[in-house]
Amino acid sequence: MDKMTPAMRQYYEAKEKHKDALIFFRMGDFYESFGDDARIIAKELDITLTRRGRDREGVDMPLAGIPYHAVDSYLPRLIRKGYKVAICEQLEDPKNAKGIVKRGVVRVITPGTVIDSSLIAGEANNYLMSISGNELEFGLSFLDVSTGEFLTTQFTDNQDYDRIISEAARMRPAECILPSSLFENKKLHDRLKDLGATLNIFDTDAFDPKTAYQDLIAHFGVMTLEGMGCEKLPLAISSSGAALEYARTTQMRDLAHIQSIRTYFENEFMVLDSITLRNLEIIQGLRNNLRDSLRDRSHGSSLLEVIDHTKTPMGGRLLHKMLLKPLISVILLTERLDAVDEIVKKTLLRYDLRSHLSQIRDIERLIGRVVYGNSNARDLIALSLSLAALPRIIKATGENDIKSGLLLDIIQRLGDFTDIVALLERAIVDDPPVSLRDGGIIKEGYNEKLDELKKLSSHGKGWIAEMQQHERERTGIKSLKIGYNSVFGYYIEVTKPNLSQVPQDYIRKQTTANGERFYTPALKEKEVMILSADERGKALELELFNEINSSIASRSKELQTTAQAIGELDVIANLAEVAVNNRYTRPEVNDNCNILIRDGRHPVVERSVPPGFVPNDIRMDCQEHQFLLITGPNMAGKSTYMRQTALIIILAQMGSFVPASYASVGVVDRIFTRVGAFDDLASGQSTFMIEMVELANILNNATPRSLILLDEIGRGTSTYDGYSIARAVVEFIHNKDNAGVRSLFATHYHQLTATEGVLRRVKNYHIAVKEEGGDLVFLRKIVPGATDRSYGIHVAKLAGVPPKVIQRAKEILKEVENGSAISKGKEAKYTQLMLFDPGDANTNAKESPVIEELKNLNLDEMTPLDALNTLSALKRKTAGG
Ligand SMILES: Nc1ncnc2c1ncn2[C@@H]1O[C@H](COP(=O)(O)OP(=O)(O)OP(=O)(O)O)[C@@H](O)[C@H]1O
Repeated sequence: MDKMTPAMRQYYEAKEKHKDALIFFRMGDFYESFGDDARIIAKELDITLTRRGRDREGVDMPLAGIPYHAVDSYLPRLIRKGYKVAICEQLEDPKNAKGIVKRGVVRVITPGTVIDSSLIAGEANNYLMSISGNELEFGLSFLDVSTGEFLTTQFTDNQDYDRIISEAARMRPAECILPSSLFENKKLHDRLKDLGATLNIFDTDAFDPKTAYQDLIAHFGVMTLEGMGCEKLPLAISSSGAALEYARTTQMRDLAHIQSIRTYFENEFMVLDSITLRNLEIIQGLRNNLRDSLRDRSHGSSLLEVIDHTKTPMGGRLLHKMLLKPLISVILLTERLDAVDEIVKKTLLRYDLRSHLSQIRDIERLIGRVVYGNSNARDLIALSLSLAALPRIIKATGENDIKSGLLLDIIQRLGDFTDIVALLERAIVDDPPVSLRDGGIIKEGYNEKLDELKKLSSHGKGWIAEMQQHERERTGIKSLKIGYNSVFGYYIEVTKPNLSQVPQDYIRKQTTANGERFYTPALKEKEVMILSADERGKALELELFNEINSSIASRSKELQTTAQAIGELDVIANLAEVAVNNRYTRPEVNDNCNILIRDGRHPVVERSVPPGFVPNDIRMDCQEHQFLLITGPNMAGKSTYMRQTALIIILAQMGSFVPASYASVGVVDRIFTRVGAFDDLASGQSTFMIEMVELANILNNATPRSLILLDEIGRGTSTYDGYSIARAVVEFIHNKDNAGVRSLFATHYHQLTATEGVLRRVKNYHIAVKEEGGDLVFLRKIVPGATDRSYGIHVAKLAGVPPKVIQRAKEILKEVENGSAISKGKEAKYTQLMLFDPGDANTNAKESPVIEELKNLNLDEMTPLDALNTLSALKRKTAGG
């Protein structure tokens, strides 16, 4: 006999259509799943598997259920693991001829198409990435269904797909869809997988540029995509069309809140590839495991953490994007810096703006829910409170005579929604319930009919309270109670000891463990009236709510423009606040080749170094200071110095003030980094191999406007091989394209410093230390010239390596130094540059007695002959005579 329930049969029907999804059925207050899906769900969510009925083969059917109220915590766990989840609910046509409730899939949730913000962890963007391409030409699109943001680009890539990967690393999509031809490309597939995104094949006509084009213009209601910048980019169009189609087929709706695409080009922004993002700890500190961290939205001790004090989710998301995409255009940067500068200077305005902004919730996502039709009354209250803050923001700026063109433009984009705020204040109660089904949402006075129904119901309830009192008096049963439940309606409850006092006109309804339940015809009559008023009231509330929701949805475009403007304002006010709190200064940005930083600090390290961070200067240009070789003992601060330079440049190019007393930045088109300590052992490649792959990428792709940071090259092989490679790299970068690339190279190969003087644009610097009573004191100050000692053994001692080992290492070092020239840096030639005052450095480098004597000479009192004799004597001294 077939023991399958209708729901189980519907499960098989749904599974047929959505083979790759886990199917969930809404059954009253539970979401239930059957069969193999139930097994997977029970295992992944660690919940108990039960059995109900039989499956098609007559075997007991496994069943896993989660309570409706816990869906928000359970579903994201499945989605984050990369599962697709299909939700089946009661369909519009509620019952068929046999009276069976019809259920079907109403939406499919995939990692990249989560529209319901309660299912997304945190406030960061949740992107679906779509890739289309042929040969080495690609189109990429990023769609955030929860906010309606839609971006696209098209470019030519190399054989390693570095640009695709670098875009993916920046945007961190939750899911990526590709046509099967690309999905089967092993190299691309593996590199995308490494970033932690869920990859799915989407093999449809949607990728066909013509279909995609028609689809997009129909969706946006436009004649051409010219205005969105991608009319002539067939691959951008094909990836966008596919992304939209995928979102629509999973969500099974029109997605009207996705209202335009923004086309961007790589050359608008500084390129920060995934390796550089990681090495410079821009979004995440390196303490987090990289693989996990792509899915984990916490930021550790990163640059983002230091500068993100935004007040709104829109601001937070925008700041994140701006940090990943520093600008190249000096004009745009100057505009941004002017805006930040103005808010830095206007302290009261800054304070006011930030306090008004803190009232504003996630308008972008609220609009998504409103348009999508899954908002609740609390969402509308949140929207009302947010929109009510807008006039206060406009007033504050109006009173402050704003000069910045960018700020004026942002303020102009803030819409007027006083009518929506007034409507919501009139219509929705202050603290509404989450569920729309139980009523209690609409305020008294908003709708006459609803007020009447509520009056009827409350009169009825008052009548019942009076009846209870009256019946107690009539029967003499003090404990008599009139109760209600959804199955039996209203009843008079009498406990066992009092049953003998029950009057004749009571009609028995139900027997319970403690007594009996009765009703009377009069009670029944009131019950019908109350229940009907309640039901009609709830239905009317829902209707009114939907009306209000639709009227807000019709303004979604304006609301989205406002939400974006709020994000921009928040970011500017935030950067101004950070500048003031962290003592940052306004950088100069220009198109020349110079980088001049005075008293630069590492924005992250400076917060954690007791007793204080030692600021340092840097000067780079395309003439004599293009390639800076940085030597110095282990732990001296070489890496910190190089990274702080890159971070200051990134901050300047995102339009932020910077941690320095002065900075002038000739814009950089790309920052490359090669840092040794964080190699990815899990990838199965040797440390040295990874180093060389990364190096190859740098040498092949750096342009004369790039900045390269090399932290020790060639460490993973023999000293001689390593040194040879390092030296060849210095020569190559120095001569690249006959112009060279601005580079910082930290090294313990002291003999490399001999390249200064040989290669015109190379300069030596080192980080000063001094020895005190056999101990090493780190001065953290960069000074011109090279050093020839690494003090590795001192650092080993500081680290607690056993004294016996330290002693033996010292003996061996002595032997090696006597026997080999390579570790002594004998070729080193030190040219002192006077960019910095060596006195500042407080080094222990003793001045030579010859210089001392020279300084003490009083030329005014010397005859020319005296001077000549003294010079000859000094010369003899320098020759060791
Ligand atoms: N300018 C500075 N002021 C204060 N402390 C600093 C400064 N620079 C670096 N430090 C501290 O010194 C530590 C070591 O710095 P860093 O890693 O840059 O040294 P390194 O020279 O690159 O070392 P190694 O050669 O062993 O890689 C940092 O973690 C930081 O705590």
